[in-house]
Amino acid sequence: MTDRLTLNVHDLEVMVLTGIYSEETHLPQPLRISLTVDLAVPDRFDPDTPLSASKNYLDLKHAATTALPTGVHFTLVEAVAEHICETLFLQDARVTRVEVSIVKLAIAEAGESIGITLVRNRR
Ligand SMILES: Nc1nc2c(c(=O)[nH]1)N=C([C@H](O)[C@@H](O)CO)CN2
Repeated sequence: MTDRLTLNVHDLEVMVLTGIYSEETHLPQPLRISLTVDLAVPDRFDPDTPLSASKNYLDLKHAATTALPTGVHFTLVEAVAEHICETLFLQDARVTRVEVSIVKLAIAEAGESIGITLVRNRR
């Protein structure tokens, strides 16, 4: 079986301008974003292996926060997830797969989680 390294960042709360209804087109709203990124992995991680042999998990946080454009309205949360996937694939050729889950916090009525998960493999 192929070896793989998976990096995770879960439960980032990010304000994003998104939504299909007119009241959602003017003000950013809170999304809970979680990411899983698969990476081609070296043969071995020794005690002195530098970070350059892996990927900084803070790069995932950047893709889901500061790398999202503030002036763009994303009609669907799927498009938010797509932007995050593209950022990660462009950032690092070793990224083979990205999974992004997004929960739209403002629509929960009794603590439920409503949202999407997008999985993209490098093409
Ligand atoms: N698959 C999706 N379904 C829905 C979305 C979405 O982005 N992707 N968005 C909405 C509305 O914006 C809703 O969240 C507002 O209350 C509905 N369904």
